[in-house]
Amino acid sequence: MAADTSRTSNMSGTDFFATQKILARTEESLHEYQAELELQNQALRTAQVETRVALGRYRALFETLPLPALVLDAHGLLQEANTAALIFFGFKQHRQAMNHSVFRLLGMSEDVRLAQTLKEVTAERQQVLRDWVIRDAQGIEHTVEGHVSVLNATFHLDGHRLLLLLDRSDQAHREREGQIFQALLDNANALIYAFDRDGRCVLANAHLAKVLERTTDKLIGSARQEWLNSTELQLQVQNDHQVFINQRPITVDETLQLRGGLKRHFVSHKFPLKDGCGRVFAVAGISTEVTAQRQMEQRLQWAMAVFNQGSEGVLICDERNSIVQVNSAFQRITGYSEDQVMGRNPSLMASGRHDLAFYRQFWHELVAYGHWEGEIWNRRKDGAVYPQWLRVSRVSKQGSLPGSFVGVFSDLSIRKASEEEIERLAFYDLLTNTPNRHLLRDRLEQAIRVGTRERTQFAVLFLDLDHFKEVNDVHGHDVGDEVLIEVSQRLQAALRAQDTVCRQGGDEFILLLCPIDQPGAQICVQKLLTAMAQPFLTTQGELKLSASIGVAMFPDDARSVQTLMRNADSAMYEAKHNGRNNYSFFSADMAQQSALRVAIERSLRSAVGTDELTLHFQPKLDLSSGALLGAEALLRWNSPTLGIMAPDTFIPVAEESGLIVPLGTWVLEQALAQIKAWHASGMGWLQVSVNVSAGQFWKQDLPELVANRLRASSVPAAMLDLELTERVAMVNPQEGVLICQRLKRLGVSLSMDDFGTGYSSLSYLSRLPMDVLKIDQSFVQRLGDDQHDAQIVRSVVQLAHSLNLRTVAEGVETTEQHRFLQTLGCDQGQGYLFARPLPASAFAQWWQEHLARSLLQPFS
Ligand SMILES: Nc1nc2c(ncn2[C@@H]2O[C@@H]3COP(=O)(O)O[C@H]4[C@@H](O)[C@H](n5cnc6c(=O)[nH]c(N)nc65)O[C@@H]4COP(=O)(O)O[C@H]3[C@H]2O)c(=O)[nH]1
Repeated sequence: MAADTSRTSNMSGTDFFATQKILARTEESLHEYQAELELQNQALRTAQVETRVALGRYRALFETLPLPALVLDAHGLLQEANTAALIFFGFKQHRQAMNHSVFRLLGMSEDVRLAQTLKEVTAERQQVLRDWVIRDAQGIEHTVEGHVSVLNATFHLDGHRLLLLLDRSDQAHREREGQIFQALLDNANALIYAFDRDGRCVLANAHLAKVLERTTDKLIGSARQEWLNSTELQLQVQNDHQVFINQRPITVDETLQLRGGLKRHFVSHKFPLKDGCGRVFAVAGISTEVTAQRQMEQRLQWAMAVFNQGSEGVLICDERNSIVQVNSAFQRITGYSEDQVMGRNPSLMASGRHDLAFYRQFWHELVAYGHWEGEIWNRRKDGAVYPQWLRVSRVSKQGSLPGSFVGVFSDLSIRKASEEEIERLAFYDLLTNTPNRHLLRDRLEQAIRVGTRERTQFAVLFLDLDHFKEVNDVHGHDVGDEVLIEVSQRLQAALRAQDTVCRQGGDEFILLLCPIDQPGAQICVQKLLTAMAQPFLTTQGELKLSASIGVAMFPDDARSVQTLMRNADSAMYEAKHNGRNNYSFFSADMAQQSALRVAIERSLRSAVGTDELTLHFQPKLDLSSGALLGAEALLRWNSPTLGIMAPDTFIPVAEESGLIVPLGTWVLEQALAQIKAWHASGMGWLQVSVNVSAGQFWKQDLPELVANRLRASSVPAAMLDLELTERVAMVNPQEGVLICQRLKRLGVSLSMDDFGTGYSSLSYLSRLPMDVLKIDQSFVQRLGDDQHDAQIVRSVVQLAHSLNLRTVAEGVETTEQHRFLQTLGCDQGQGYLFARPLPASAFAQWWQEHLARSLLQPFS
C-alpha cells in the first residue's frame, strides 16, 4: 500500500485523481472482495460446521448401527469398525482393530468368496454374501449375510469397502426347523395331520397321502368324510370334538378301512393346536399303525382261548424249570391256582410214586430228544394222587427269547376209573363183585398154561345153592341178593387169595382152586359146604341153606376150559341128584351122561315136527264115580339114534337148550288136534291137560299162543287144561299171576302140577287163578306107609277146597292108595291103577272099554 502511495506523489493530478479513482474502485473492489471473501469464509465455516455435524452424524450412525460394520481397504485391512463389530470380534479398543485383516477375522473357509466379493463389488452394484457362517469372539457360530458396498469420495475413503454383517441365525434356525419339521413329516411312518373346526384338513403328511392314495395338496382343505366310512367318521369327529372342548391331548384307538381294503388299526395321539392367543384352531393327530399288533393280539386272544378252554392242562416252565404260565384246565385238574404255582418248580406236584431213576430217564429224554411222553402220577392240591398222561416238549432258545418247557397233560383218573368200571362191568359180576365167566375163562386158560408147563394140578368147582329159588320166591329178590353176596364172601374167605370165585349167574358159582391136588380139593370142598351150612343173617331173619358142589380136576378129568367146565357141571348134577348138600368129583360115568345130554339136544333139535315124537294120554278119573274127566297128554320120543327116551331125560335138556318152546307148541297143537279128532269121531269132548314148562311160560307170550291155537283148532277153551308146576309161576310171582289171569280169561283150565314139592308162598298161590291142584305122586305113593305124608295130602286137599280148587292125585298105583285118597277127600286120580299113558288110538279104545265097564259095573 505504501509503495502505491509514493507512486501517487510523483504523478499528475489527473493521474492522481485517476489513480485515486482507481484506488477507490480498487478499494471498493477489495471491500467487495473482502465482503465476498467474508461471505465465502462464512459459507466455508458453515460448510465446515455442517460437514463436522454430518460426519458426527454419520459417525454416530455408523457407531450405533445394531449390526457389525467394517470399513476395509482394498486389501481387506480394517480401517473402521463400529462398536457392534468391535464387540462381535472381541476388540477392546478401536485402535486394536485397525489394519487387522478381515480374512483372519472371518476364518479361512470364506477367504475365496470374500476376496472375490471385495474385488467384484462396484459403487453401482452392492454384493451380498449369503449363508455365511462365521464365529464371533466367543466362538459362537452365526449365520450372516455380508453386504459389501463401495464407499464414495464423500467420505474421503475412495475405494474402501463397507462390510455390513446381518445376523440371519434366527431365520436360518427357523428355516432349519422348518426343514426338519418337513423332513419329519415326510419321513414319518405315522399319519400326521390336523383338522380345523370345520373338519377341513390343514396338515397332512406324505404317509397319510400315500395311505389315502391322494396328494398332500389335494388333502389340504378337504373334509375327511371323503375317505372315511360313517362309523369311522363319527368316532374321529367325536375324538376331535373332545380335544377341542377339553383342550387336552387324548390317545385313542381308531380304524381306517378304505373301500374293499383291509381294516387298518391305529393308535392316535390327538392334541390341540393353539394360536398366539391360546385359542384352539385345529386338532392335530399322530396315528401310528398297529394293525399287525392288533392281528397279533387277536391271534394271541384266540391262542389264549384255546390255551384256556382246552380240557388238557398246560404248564410252561422257564429254563430254570420254574412255572411261568398255566392254563385254566391246569388249575381245574391240579386244584392249584395260578398264583400258587407261579415261579415254583413242578416238583411241588410230585406224588412220590416215581423213583429217582424215573425222573432221570425223564430228563435224559427231554434233554436228548426234546420230548417226553408218558403216564405220570402226580398229587393234586388236596393231596389226592392221580395219573396224568403228560407230553413235555423243550422249546429251544430263540434269539433273545429264552428256552422253555411246555407240558400238556390230561387227567387219566376219570378214564382209568371208566376203564376200571368197564372192566368191572365186563369181567365182574355186578351183584357180588366177583369175576364173571369171561374173566374166569381167562384165568382158566392161564391156569391150564401154567399147569401144563409146570405139571401142576388144579380144580374147577361148580357150586349151586340148593333150593335158592325158594329164598327169592318167599323172601323176595332183595333177600336173595343179600344171600348171594354173603355166599360169595364166605366162598372167598374159605379159599386162598390166588383162587378165583366166579358167580356164573343165578345161584351158580364156579371156583378155580389153583394149584391143588384131589385130596386138597376134597378138604376145600368140605370147608365150603361147612361155610354154606352156617345160617345166613338177612334183613328178613335167619336163613338156612346148603349147596351142591361138582369138582373136575386138571389134567386128569379134562385139559380144556370147555371140558373142565362141562365135567364140573356134570359132577354138580350128580351131587344134586345124590340128595343135595353134597359134593361129587367127576367120573367117567358122568362124562357119559354129559355126552348123552349133548347127544339128546342134538337129536331132539331135528326130531321136532317128525314122527319120532308122539303124544300119549293118561286118563284122569273121578275117584268116587270112576267117571273119565280128562286125560293128560304126555310126550314120547322114539329116537332112531338114542332109542326111546323118557320125558324126565329129554324134557330137562329141552328146557336148558330152549328147545322146549317149539316142542311145547307142537304138543299143544297135537293135543288140540286130538281133542278135535275124538270129538269128530263121536266120542264127545274130553278135556286134555298139557304140561307147560318154565321156558314156555316165560320165553314167549303164552296166552297169545294158546288163544291163537284154540282159534285155529276151533276147540272150546274149556277142553284145554294147562298144567304148570308151582315153580313155574313162582319164578316171578307178580308177573306169573298176570299171565295166569290172561290164560284164565281165555276160558282154559289151569292145574298146579307136582304140588307139595316146591316151596310156594301161599299168599301168591291164593292169587293164582287155578282150578286144580295135582298132588305129587311121591306123597301118593307113600300113603299108608307114612302118616306124615297122609297128613300132608289131607292138608293139601283141605287147602285146595278152601281155595275152591279140585284135587287130582298123581301116580295112583294101588287100590289102597285109591281108597285112602277117597277118605282124604281127594277129588280125582291118575295112575297106573287106572291106566298107563296110552297112544291116542289105544286111549280111544280104553275110553270105549271104560265107558262100557262103567255101564256094566259101578266104580268102587
Ligand atoms: N311111577 C308112576 N308114574 C306114573 C303113574 N302114573 C303116571 N305116571 C307118570 O307120572 C308122570 C306124570 O307127569 P308129570 O308129573 O307131569 O311129569 C312129566 C312132565 O313133567 C314131563 N312131561 C311129559 N310130557 C311133557 C310135555 O309134553 N311137556 C312138558 N313140558 N313136560 C312133559 O315129564 C314128566 C314125566 O313124564 P312121564 O315119564 O310121562 O311120567 C308121567 C307119567 O307117566 C304111576 O302110577 N306111577
